[in-house]
Parts: sequence; C-alpha cells; structure tokens
Amino acid sequence: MAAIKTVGVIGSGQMGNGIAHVAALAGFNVVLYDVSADRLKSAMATINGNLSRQVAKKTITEDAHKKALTRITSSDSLDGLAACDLVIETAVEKEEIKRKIFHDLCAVLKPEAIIASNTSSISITRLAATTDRPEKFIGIHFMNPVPVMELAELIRGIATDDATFDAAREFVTAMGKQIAVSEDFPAFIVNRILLPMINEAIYTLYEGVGNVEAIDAAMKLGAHHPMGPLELADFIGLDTCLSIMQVLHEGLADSKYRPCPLLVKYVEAGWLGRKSQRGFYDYRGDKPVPTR
Ligand SMILES: CC(=O)CC(=O)SCCNC(=O)CCNC(=O)[C@H](O)C(C)(C)COP(=O)(O)OP(=O)(O)OC[C@H]1O[C@@H](n2cnc3c(N)ncnc32)[C@H](O)[C@@H]1OP(=O)(O)O
Ligand SMILES: NC(=O)C1=CN([C@@H]2O[C@H](COP(=O)(O)OP(=O)(O)OC[C@H]3O[C@@H](n4cnc5c(N)ncnc54)[C@H](OP(=O)(O)O)[C@@H]3O)[C@@H](O)[C@H]2O)C=CC1
Repeated sequence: MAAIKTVGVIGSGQMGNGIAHVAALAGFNVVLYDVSADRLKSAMATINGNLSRQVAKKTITEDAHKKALTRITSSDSLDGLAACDLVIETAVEKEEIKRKIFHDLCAVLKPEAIIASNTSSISITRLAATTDRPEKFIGIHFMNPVPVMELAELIRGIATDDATFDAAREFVTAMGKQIAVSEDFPAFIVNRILLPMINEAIYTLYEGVGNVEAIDAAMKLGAHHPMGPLELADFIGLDTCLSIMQVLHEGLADSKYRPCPLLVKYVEAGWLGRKSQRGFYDYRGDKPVPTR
C-alpha cells in the first residue's frame, strides 16, 4: 500500500481540529472538511491558538507552528478530499449522518484510499458496509484533547485487511500516539468503561446523592481523576455522551447501560456542555458555575 501523505478530516469540531493539528505537526498534509465555512474558520483559529499555546510552553518551535499551519487547507466541499490517501471521519456521533457522509465520500475518493472513522461507539463493521471498500475501512479512535492524550484505539471491522491495519498503525505511531487494539464491540474499550462511570455520576446527581460540586470534588480528590465526571461529560459533549450510552444500551441489551433521564433532558434542552456554554456547569461567566 502506498505511503500516507495527505490526510482528509471530515468535521472540524473539537476532535476534527485536534486531529488536523497533530497530523500537520507530524508532517502530513491535511485537508479539513466541514459543511460550514464559518465552522472551518473557527476551527483554523482554534488550531492556531492551540499551536501558539504549545509554542508558549516551549513544547514546539515557532517554525513548527508556522509549518503546521501551511500544511492544513480547508474545504467546504467533499471534492476537496479527492486526492487524500486516508480520510478520517469525525462528524457528529449519529449513525445516519456518518452513513450519508461515507456514501458521498466514496463517490469522490480515489479507490486505493483508506477510510477511517473516529466514532466513539458505533460498529465499524456496520459503517464499513456502507462504503465501496470495507476491507480499506478501520476505526481510529483518538481521545480528547487530541494534542494531549497519548492513546488511539484501533478497531478492525470484520472485513478490514492487514494492509489497512498496518497503514493505520503506522499513521497513528507517526502522530506520536500509543495504540490499544479493540475488538468491534459497542463503545470499544475506553468508552465501555468510562461512559457508564459518567452515566452513574449523572444518576448520582439525579437521585440527589450529591450536587455537581460534591460529585466532581469526590472523584477528583478521592480518586485522583484529572477532571470530575460531570466536568468531563461537559468536556466530551453531552450529545456525544448520550449517543454512546444509547449505542451501549441497544448494542448490549443490558439495562445497566440505560442513559440517565437527566442526561436525556439536558440534551433535549440543547445543554450540551462546554460547546454550547451550558451543561452541568454554566460557562458564560469568567469561570464555570455548577448548575445544580
Ligand atoms: C468520548 C470519547 O470518545 C473518548 C474520549 O476522548 S474520553 C475523554 C478522555 N479525556 C480525558 O479523560 C481528559 C481528562 N482531563 C485531563 O486529562 C486534563 O484535565 C487535561 C489534559 C484536559 C487538561 O489538563 P490541566 O492540567 O487541567 O490543564 P492545563 O495545565 O491547562 O493543560 C495541560 C496540557 O494540556 C493542554 N491542553 C489542555 N486543554 C487542551 C485542549 N482543549 N486542546 C489542546 N491542548 C490542551 C495544555 O496546553 C497543556 O499542555 P502542556 O502539558 O504541553 O503544557
Ligand atoms: N468529544 C469527544 O470527547 C470525542 C468524540 N469522538 C467522536 O468524534 C466525533 C466528533 O466529535 P466532536 O468533535 O466532539 O463533535 P463536535 O460536535 O465538536 O463536532 C462535530 C463536527 O461535525 C460537523 N458536522 C455535522 N454534520 C456534518 C456533516 N454531514 N459533514 C461534515 N461535518 C459535519 C459539525 O458541524 P455543525 O456543528 O455545523 O453541525 C461539527 O463541526 C464523534 O463521532 C464523537 O463520538 C471521539 C473521541 C472523543
């Protein structure tokens, strides 16, 4: 299989801009695609800001910052991804949206290109089956924030071939990440363990066992988690948390994965966490304020 030089990233939200950032720093050419030009503009500003933060902390040089930015181009048309060797899909965690993206992508992408999904939970085999190349389809699950977290999970679908797996492993290693290989089960490894813990924290709040501050302090100070579970839920995005719990609940058919009704209500209200400035904390002021 030819070496990966140009990487497409679909979706320029927090994961898409993080993957584009780290791939460009690692020397890959990146084409960042999103449906809205405004979204792309704000993603490029975020990448620039995060690179500047690394320069200020002296973890990269100003020259590396400048070169990384020149390697990223943005496109609000899928045609912009035609020449990519690898395309990583990082759009919202909704299966029907991802299926439509893969259908449209296959029409423009060169036949030898690899397609990856950064999905947090959805079956790689099922997503692969919506493409014209299931053997060249793989799950590459980066963690948030991508520039900081050391891990990416690699998930083969039933049809993924060895050449695709090896190329994905080489790419992730070149990005400076460690790999954990997961079988294709709902939510893979990290989220199979992490999300039920977050969902339980929301039940703990729902049942009045503790308030937001007490629950987060308990897990930060009592279990040395870097963020409390409710702060982390806001950081991940409550829509994404709910989608992952729904995939676990439906995929494993066990009531222990039932999404907490309070999580459902927050998502229905459009309170999605940091990205909408309101979740278990209110982010509209100088510092986050617990809401319960
Ligand atoms: C849902 C899924 O599908 C899978 C997932 O990703 S689950 C989520 C997994 N992620 C986690 O669990 C994150 C838990 N939280 C943490 O590890 C830490 O709170 C944190 C690393 C995010 C921030 O750490 P902190 O000490 O509070 O903040 P801070 O000192 O400002 O930052 C530490 C580093 O992270 C960087 N950073 C923080 N937030 C960042 C962001 N959003 N983007 C890029 N870089 C960021 C900082 O630049 C800093 O870098 P250096 O160490 O090189 O100086
Ligand atoms: N958040 C996390 O901690 C992690 C998330 N993931 C996974 O990564 C993916 C993205 O998550 P995240 O970055 O947090 O989500 P965000 O909501 O931050 O970003 C999603 C982006 O996708 C865009 N989008 C929506 N529909 C389309 C489409 N049809 N084509 C292209 N782009 C589209 C959205 O645009 P708009 O807002 O305009 O709709 C938005 O810019 C999900 O599958 C999630 O499960 C994986 C690891 C960690």
